[in-house]
Amino acid sequence: MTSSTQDSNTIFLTEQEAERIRNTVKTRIEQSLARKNHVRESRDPVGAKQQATGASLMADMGGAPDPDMTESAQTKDALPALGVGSTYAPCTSSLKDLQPMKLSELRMETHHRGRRLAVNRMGPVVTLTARSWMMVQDENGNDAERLEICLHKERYGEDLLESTKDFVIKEPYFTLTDQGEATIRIDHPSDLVTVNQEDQKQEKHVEEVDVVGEEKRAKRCKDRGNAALKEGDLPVAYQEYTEGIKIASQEAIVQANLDLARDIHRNRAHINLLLAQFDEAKLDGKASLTKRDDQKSKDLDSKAYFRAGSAAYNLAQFVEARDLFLSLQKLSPSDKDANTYLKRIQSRLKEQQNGNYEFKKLRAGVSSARPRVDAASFTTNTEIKDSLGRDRGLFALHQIAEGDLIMAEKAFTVVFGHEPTALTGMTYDVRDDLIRVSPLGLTKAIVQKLLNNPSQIESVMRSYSDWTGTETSKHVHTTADGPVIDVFRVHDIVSRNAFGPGAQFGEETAHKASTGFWPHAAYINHSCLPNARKEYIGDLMLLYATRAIEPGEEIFHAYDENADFDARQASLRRTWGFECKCEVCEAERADGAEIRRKRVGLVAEADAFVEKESWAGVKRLVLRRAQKLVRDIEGSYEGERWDGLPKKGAEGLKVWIGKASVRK
Ligand SMILES: C[S@@+](CC[C@H](N)C(=O)[O-])C[C@H]1O[C@@H](n2cnc3c(N)ncnc32)[C@H](O)[C@@H]1O
Repeated sequence: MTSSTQDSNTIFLTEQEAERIRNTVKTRIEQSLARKNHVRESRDPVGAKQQATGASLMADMGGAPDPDMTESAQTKDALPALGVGSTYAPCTSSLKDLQPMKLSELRMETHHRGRRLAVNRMGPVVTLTARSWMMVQDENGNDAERLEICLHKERYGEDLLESTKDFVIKEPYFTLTDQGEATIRIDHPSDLVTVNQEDQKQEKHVEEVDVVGEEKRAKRCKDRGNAALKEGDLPVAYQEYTEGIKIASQEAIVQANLDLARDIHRNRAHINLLLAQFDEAKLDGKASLTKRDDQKSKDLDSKAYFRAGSAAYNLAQFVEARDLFLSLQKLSPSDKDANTYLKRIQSRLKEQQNGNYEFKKLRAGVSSARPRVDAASFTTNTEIKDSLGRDRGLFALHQIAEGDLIMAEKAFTVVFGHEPTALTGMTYDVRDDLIRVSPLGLTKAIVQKLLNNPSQIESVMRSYSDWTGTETSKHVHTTADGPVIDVFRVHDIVSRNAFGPGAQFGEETAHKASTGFWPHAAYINHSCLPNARKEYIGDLMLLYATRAIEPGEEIFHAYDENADFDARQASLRRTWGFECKCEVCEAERADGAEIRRKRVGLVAEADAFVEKESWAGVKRLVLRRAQKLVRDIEGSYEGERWDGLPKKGAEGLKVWIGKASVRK
């Protein structure tokens, strides 16, 4: 995260608490490695079920301590603490290409690559803040195992574990919990596939399709889906429609009743819009088109165009959205919604092409209840290119005058501090032995959005990340079973690319800080001598030129604005993993520790002075002291290396002097 969310918001852990987190993670790794490849010990199913039932009751009553939680020293608020950095790639094969295995074949501290394990849940799910777990058994039924899923357990708007009983785990990872108990552990949500038992039964009879019976079955799914929608039960409506589409899309049913699948696709498009699954909503809308000329078909197609168009709009695919709404307008020229949408699209296209925003209206429209703006991103002034020593960076394509808008970007995702999804955690990274504050709520929201909209995976995964995945997993974003999301990559992308959009809607605490991810702006590198500054309107990031920028020049903003060189370097190293070598940092480095220490002391004195002394009617002596302090600070920047560079630290004092009037 950028310093803007961290400066005033640092979360302190006591030494003991930090040590406890470190030890827990290290011990877990040591113990599981020591038992690597050990044969699994079977569990008594009755005892296992009782254990889950007891733990679930305790968790529901708030009675059992959540083993992942830790307390910060300052506020005594409880935060989840997680070990990170023990990365592994998600499974990139489809279920059908994996070989089945049994619980008894699990080996400790092993990723069972190329294998799949079918299990069903016994007893309840124990829901904890960062991890949830349950007991499962395989088809033999005389054995049981613990299955734990970390953070990402929502799908189709509901809790994946609670809503289903039958699962297949792709390439199961068998390891220990932080408390030393054996467990199957799932980090990547795509490694857990839910199974519909009806499906399995049906698949056995694919050869002899009973057309009349199947048509009836699909219609029943559709009716049940409609009823669930009426009740507001979107997950059930989604499941029923999906099942109905599957049945109605069989060749024999399509031959007999082509419109049945179309009708269900049209209905599911609506559910998908409500579930923010825009990729599928768009496909559903298009799949339901009849393209016939009778009025009833035209009305149905209008609905389909509307749903597909809204989905495209939400995916910021404004040209496609315009075409879809124009098709709708052709069928229903007086459709008011189409005309409203077309006007909105026109505005978005203008914003996208020229950065033509109605800022006043946008500012007036945001509030804590509506913190996200209806706006497009404007990125055509810039391009992404290699930046020497900094991997990639953002560069100006044209001349940009001082004060002009360089780019504007609507966030891929923002979690605002006041929203229920905000969740801050402490992560201990085994790769660099550091404990950090981590916006777990943002990571969760990004993973969720990618699961819902797999077309976005590639552009998000291009961002800088310490863990890049394996050669295969880097490029495989989907299998026959759905999207593949590497959550470790998302976590590392968040660590190095998230910004804080500031406290726009009232005060924030470190435990509930607003954070977001802007994929284009994520390419902007840091400089302590930046040529750009950021502003936010809700989730829209605006980047302005702080001086004239030439075509081809790299754009920089300051990740950390701390005037103290050593503190700034430490923060850049810790949060961003690099050492700044900009001209200012090189000059400060050349100054040496002694001069820097003296300067930090003088700046602190100046800050304290401004804080303490009133500028109204000051004594001449006091004014002289202020003037001397300014001279001392500026004088500490000695030598040619400082020519043309800003001599920072006395700004506040200079403003104070400007206002001061001497007492007569
Ligand atoms: C938000 S990303 C910036 C874009 C990144 N360079 C890329 O290739 O995607 C932040 C990461 O860029 C690198 N970076 C940013 N500013 C840098 C600088 N001044 N010097 C060296 N590396 C820098 C660091 O690896 C940092 O963690």
